[in-house]
Amino acid sequence: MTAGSGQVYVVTGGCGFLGSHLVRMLLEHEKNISEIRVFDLHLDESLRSLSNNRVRVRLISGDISHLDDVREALHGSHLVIHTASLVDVWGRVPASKINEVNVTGTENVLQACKEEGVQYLVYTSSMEVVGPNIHGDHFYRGNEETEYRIYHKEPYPLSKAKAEKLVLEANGTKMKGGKMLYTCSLRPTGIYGEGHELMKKFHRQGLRTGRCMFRAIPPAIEHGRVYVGNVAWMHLLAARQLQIHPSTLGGQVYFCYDSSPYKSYEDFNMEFLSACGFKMIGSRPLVPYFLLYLLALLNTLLQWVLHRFFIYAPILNPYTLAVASTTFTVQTDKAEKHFGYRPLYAWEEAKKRTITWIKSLEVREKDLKDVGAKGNYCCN
Ligand SMILES: NC(=O)C1=CN([C@@H]2O[C@H](COP(=O)(O)OP(=O)(O)OC[C@H]3O[C@@H](n4cnc5c(N)ncnc54)[C@H](O)[C@@H]3O)[C@@H](O)[C@H]2O)C=CC1
Ligand SMILES: C[C@@H](CO)CCC[C@@H](C)[C@H]1CC[C@H]2[C@@H]3[C@H](O)CC4=CC(=O)CC[C@]4(C)[C@H]3CC[C@]12C
Repeated sequence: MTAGSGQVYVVTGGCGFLGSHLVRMLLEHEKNISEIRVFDLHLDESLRSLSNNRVRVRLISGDISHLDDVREALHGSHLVIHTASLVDVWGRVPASKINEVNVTGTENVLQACKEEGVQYLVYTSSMEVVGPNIHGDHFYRGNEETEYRIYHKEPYPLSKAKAEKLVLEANGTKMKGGKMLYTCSLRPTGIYGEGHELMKKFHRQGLRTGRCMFRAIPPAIEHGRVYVGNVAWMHLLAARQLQIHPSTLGGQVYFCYDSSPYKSYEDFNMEFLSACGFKMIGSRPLVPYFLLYLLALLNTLLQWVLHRFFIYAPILNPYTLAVASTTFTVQTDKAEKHFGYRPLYAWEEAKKRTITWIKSLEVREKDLKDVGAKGNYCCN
């Protein structure tokens, strides 16, 4: 296929953790495309060099909450994978901003699809549109049909739920020229893998405490996790099959899953960190839940007191504690049944890749320290 004869895909948020894996996945495994438009507020110029003689990677700087930016990016495209989002459960950004990006941004993508005649939209939703809720209702090995007491108060899950509803309701919309808009929504559980910012934070925290991690969550609390490469693979397959079987995938939601083991959030992270010399202190939580909750409340108070001076957004707050302390795991094969999804990466491969990446962080940290030390020496 010569460049230019294939389809044009748009990946919103394509410079992010999932987005950048998705761009690479499309380049490697999607033969029907000639251009990938990477639409993002913060461009990663390194993605531009991924262009090859078959597929052009075109970086487009823009704000998803500005309709004109989105309309321009989608003009002449064939399909949109919409992953752009403000992923914040720590109070880093105001609720209004989260809503502006995650809900208004999604409205803009849908509006632009209709105006530009883009027929296919795959939306990156989240497990959070379901739960866990803050009442501690466990979601144990659930699927897309499992009844659950959904209760949202936090801006992020609220925004993802509103956006997903808009996307699903838009499925089947008639567009100019008699074309139809087809949409589907993918719900990843906690994504891990190369480039995961939160893992970097846990790693840095552990380095500061002599590679010791202190258990805070009971080991019996399972949290669903899925490798970023498999999430990207599922998006690619959903995008491909939505075009071939729109009546099957259109208007559907799919949890993203693979063979990653069911473990507590902390124990799952230790699958990687223990290979880097870290150890978990305590076979059960070192402090009682009420003390953790008081600490979480104190963090919220400090965030409020300090917010005029700087953004204090520690990992632990009442919401993240509630989520971490409530089982949420999925067991489903809906994506396999509907569009033949099977994980591209087995657990052992996903684990190996993630460990290799974490070890590369250590090399980088050491190099920075060495440069710092040399730098200090030179300045003495
Ligand atoms: N990280 C996780 O564990 C999970 C993430 N998700 C979803 O996956 C998607 C990707 O998440 P991550 O890769 O983790 O986040 P990320 O923060 O690494 O990537 C999001 C991207 O969106 C871009 N973006 C933010 N605001 C924008 C705006 N106004 N205009 C244009 N681009 C904008 C950011 O620059 C970033 O590149 C999101 O939709 C998120 O809700 C779902 C489940 C779990
Ligand atoms: C109590 C702490 C001591 O170690 C552990 C804190 C862990 C939490 C920061 C994480 C536990 C569960 C995570 C969330 C979950 O994976 C679902 C998510 C889906 C998304 O769409 C975005 C991220 C997140 C909300 C994720 C955020 C971090 C946790 C709360």
